[in-house]
Amino acid sequence: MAGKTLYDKLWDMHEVKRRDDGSSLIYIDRHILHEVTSPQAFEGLRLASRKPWRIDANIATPDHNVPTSPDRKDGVEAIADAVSRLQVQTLDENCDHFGILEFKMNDERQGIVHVISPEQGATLPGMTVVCGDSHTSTHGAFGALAHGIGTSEVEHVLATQCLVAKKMKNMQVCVEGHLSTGVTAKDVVLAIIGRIGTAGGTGHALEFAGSAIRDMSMEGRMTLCNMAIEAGARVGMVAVDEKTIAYVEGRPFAPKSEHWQRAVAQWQTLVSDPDAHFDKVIELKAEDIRPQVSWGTSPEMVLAVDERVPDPSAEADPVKRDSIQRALKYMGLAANQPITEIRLDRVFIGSCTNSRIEDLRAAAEVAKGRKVAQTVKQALVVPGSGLVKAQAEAEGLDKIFTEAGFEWREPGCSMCLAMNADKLGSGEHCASTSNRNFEGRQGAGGRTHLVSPAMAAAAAVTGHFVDVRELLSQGV
Ligand SMILES: CC(C)[C@H](C(=O)O)[C@@H](O)C(=O)O
Ligand code: SF4
Repeated sequence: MAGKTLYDKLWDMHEVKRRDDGSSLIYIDRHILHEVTSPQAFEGLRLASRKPWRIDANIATPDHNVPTSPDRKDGVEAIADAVSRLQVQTLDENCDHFGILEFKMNDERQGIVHVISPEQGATLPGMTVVCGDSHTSTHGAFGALAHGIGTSEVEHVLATQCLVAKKMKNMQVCVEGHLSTGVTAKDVVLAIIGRIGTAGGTGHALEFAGSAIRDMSMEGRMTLCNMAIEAGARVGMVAVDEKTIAYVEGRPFAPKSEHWQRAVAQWQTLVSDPDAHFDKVIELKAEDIRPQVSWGTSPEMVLAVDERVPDPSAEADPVKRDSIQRALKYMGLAANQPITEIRLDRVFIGSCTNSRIEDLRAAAEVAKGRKVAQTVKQALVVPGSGLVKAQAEAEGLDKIFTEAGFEWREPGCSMCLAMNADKLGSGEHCASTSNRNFEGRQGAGGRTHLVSPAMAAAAAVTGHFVDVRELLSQGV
C-alpha cells in the first residue's frame, strides 16, 4: 500500500464518520472567530437555544473593522463608522454571553485572526483549524489541516465541534534550491500563482515542499500557506520539522511538561511518507524566482519586477486577450509598460500575509536611513497583532519607519480590504503586501499591486517599483 500524504494523515486523524453521499464528518480542534462572519452564527445558536459545545476550542478577536489610528484607544464606542462599531460590539457581546475567550480591540493580544492564533500557540501541529475566513489556510504552515468555512458552518462548528467535509485530492508544489537575497516567501507564492493560475489548486489540498520551503522560517511558511487560497486550494500545508516545534514551544496555549514530550513525538510523524501519492505535482527552481509585482486584477496577473506589462495584441486566446485588456484599463496601465515605471500613490505594509515581525524587519531594513518619496501620499505600516507591534517597538523598528515618513499603526486588517477607515482613493496605485488585488478590494476604483514587504518599502522610498536587490546593493 502506498504511503500517506500529510493531508491523508490529518484527515484520517479527524474523520468521525463517512457518510453515504461521500462526504464525512470531521472533528474540529480549533475554531477562530472574527466580527464579520460570526454574528448570524451566534444568532442562530440563540434562536435554537443552543450553546457552544466545547467553549475552550474557540478563540476570537475583532480585526476587519477595527480602526488602526491611535485614537482607537478611546474604545469601541468611539469607532466612527456605525456598521463597523456595531460589528465589533456584537462580537464582544456574543463572546461575553457565551463565555468565549476574546482578545478585545485594545487588548495587546488583539490582531488579525491568522496572526494571533499561531502567536498564542492556539494553532498547533496536527490540529484541524477552521474560521469563517478564507485565509485560514495560513495555519497549515504548522502541519495542521486548516481552511475557511461559511457562516452557517461557523454555527455548526460552534454547536457540534464537527464539520461536514469532503476529502480533497493531494497536490504538491515543490520548490528546490536557494532563494536569492531579497527574494521572499511572498515572491515564491506569487510566482507559483503566476505559474498555475488562480484555479491551479482547485479541489486539492496543497502541500508546499522542497529545500527552499524547508529553509523558510515559520513566518515565511505562513505567508505561503496564506495565499494557497489564491491558487484555488482551500488548504495549504507544510510538513512539521524542528522549526515548527521550536516556534510553538513555550507559547501560552502550547502543551506543557509531560504533555509537551508526547505532543512532539506525535507531531514528528506529520510529514508525507516518501512513497505517498500526489494527484498533481508542480516543480519550481528557487534560483529562477525574482521579486514579483502583480500588475492586474487577479493574483495570477503577476510578473517579475524587471518585466513589462503584457500586450493584449500578442495574446492569441480571445478570452485571455479580453481579460488582459480589461485589467489594463482598470489598472490604468499601457501595454508593454515596464513594471518599474508604475508610480505609487500609497504603500501598505500589513495584512495576514505579511504583518509578522520578520516582515516588518525586512521592510525596515529597506526603509532605514531613507525617506518616503514625496509623490507617495501615504505609507502605512500595520503590525498584525499588538504583540508584533510591541516586539517591533522593542527592536526600534517603529522609529525607523516614522523617521522615514511611514505611519506606524495599531493592529488590524487595515487597508487589505475596505472595511475600515484605511482605503485607497479611486484611481490610486498601491504597493500592498496583502493577498488580493480584485477590483475595488482596497477601496472603490483603487489599484492594488501585490508585493513583498521589502519590495513595498523599496517602492515607498523611490515612488515607483524597483528591484529591491538593486536598492540594497547600492547602500543608503
Ligand atoms: C471578511 C472575510 C469573510 C474575508 C475572507 O473570507 O477572506 C476577508 O478576510 C478577505 O480577506 O476577503
Ligand atoms: S488581513 Fe486581509 S486577507 Fe487577512 S483576514 Fe484580514 S481582510 Fe482577510
